[in-house]
Amino acid sequence: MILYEACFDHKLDRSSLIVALGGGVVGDMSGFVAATFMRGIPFIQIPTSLLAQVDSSIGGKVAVNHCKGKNMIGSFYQPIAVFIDTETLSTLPAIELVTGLVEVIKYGVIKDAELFEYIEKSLYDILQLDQKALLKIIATSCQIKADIVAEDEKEKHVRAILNYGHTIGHAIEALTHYKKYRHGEAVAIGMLYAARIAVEMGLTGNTVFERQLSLVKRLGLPLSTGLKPKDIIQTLYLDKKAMSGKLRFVLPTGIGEVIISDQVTEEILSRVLTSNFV
Ligand SMILES: O=C(O)C(=O)C[C@@H](O)[C@H](O)[C@H](O)COP(=O)(O)O
Repeated sequence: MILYEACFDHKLDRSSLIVALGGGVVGDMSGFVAATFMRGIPFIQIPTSLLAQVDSSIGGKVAVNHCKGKNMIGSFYQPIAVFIDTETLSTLPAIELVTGLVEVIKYGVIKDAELFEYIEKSLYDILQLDQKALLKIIATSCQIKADIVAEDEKEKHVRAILNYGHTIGHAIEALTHYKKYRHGEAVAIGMLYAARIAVEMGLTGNTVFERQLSLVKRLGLPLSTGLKPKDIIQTLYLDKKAMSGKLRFVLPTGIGEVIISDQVTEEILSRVLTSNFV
């Protein structure tokens, strides 16, 4: 409510402009306030974290978390502009760079095998903030997301693939009260589980899982949560992709291609969620 009070205090009206200068949370919250104050006032995104530059500042999803689920209170509300300056990454804590890179890896799995291979080969340069490497991964990520959102802004079909790793990732975040895992840490674990589910279902070979596991290990990200599989499964039914009580997962059929499946059974989930990745 503090942000709405600020809108009143600064006498904002529908000709005003909200500037979201910051990371993913700043962008999501500012966008949600812009979407709802006076039923909508203009806003722009100036993302300063890698996660925000490659993902959350693009596509118009704005939301806040609820104790029952991630991003459960929100809207689709497009910024009038997004300004990305990679110089802002020079002061980004290393862990935030690493966790933002998980979303870039996601784009590689869902759409772009060449991007995935580039990350595998250029990980050192990326983590050293080599400008050429950053520009490549950010521009490629933004283009992939913009193309998908242009085709399906309100996530009626193909946009759901952008949620790869988020089905279980969001459950992990909600079950740990958004305090224990950064978004990218939870999504990385979610991607590994999704890849393992795909292998279990015969949708792809183990290499697709192993290559993602190798990158997650090289990034030093957590590989386990200690959460009970039954608690994760129960939380999955609040996922926004679920329909008529059926879970829907984004599953890889290869590096660079995924499907959306409602055929993942609780039996497969229990088996995969009890497995470990070490
Ligand atoms: O923009 C999208 O669509 C995505 O799914 C991108 C995700 O990486 C992002 O974290 C998004 O906020 C999650 O969407 P949600 O609808 O599951 O909250």
